[in-house]
Amino acid sequence: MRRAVCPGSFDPIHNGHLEVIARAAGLFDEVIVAISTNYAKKYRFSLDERLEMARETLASLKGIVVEPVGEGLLAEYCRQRGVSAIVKGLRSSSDFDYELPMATMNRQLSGVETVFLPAEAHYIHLSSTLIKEVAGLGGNVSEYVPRSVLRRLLAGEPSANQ
Ligand SMILES: O=C(O)c1ccc2[nH]nc(Br)c2c1
Repeated sequence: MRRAVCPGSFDPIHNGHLEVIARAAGLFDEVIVAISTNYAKKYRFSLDERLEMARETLASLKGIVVEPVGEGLLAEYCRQRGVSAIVKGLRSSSDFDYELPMATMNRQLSGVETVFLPAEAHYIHLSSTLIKEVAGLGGNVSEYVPRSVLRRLLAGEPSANQ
């Protein structure tokens, strides 16, 4: 069983994430979408909402599980869950510059490899932050997020932070 993890805060998950996750599911037997919460950060959506949105949008894909991941080391989480690779989407060279040191550290800490997948060109500009900003100003983000996410973005009210 070759297991991979796609880590992130997914606040919210968007079509760029989904595209990378779907490709990862084609490369590994199982993909864990590991949703993180850093208690020093403020999130638009609660952890439960982020888990729910990811589970709803990924329900039709085989071999994908969505679960929360604690604040500890990702390398330790990978060791405990028998994960052999971390899968990350890359949108730019700055993504690569940011990810490379962590990939090297994770391999040195627990032998876990990091697989970089170039993001689909159509989504290369996307980030959860930009989507929230545009939606908050009344912009149409319907082609960038699944319906279940759009519904929650349009509901407007920020939810409890956790
Ligand atoms: O939404 C983000 O913040 C974010 C970050 C990093 C990312 N890499 N590849 C993708 Br698609 C991507 C999206």
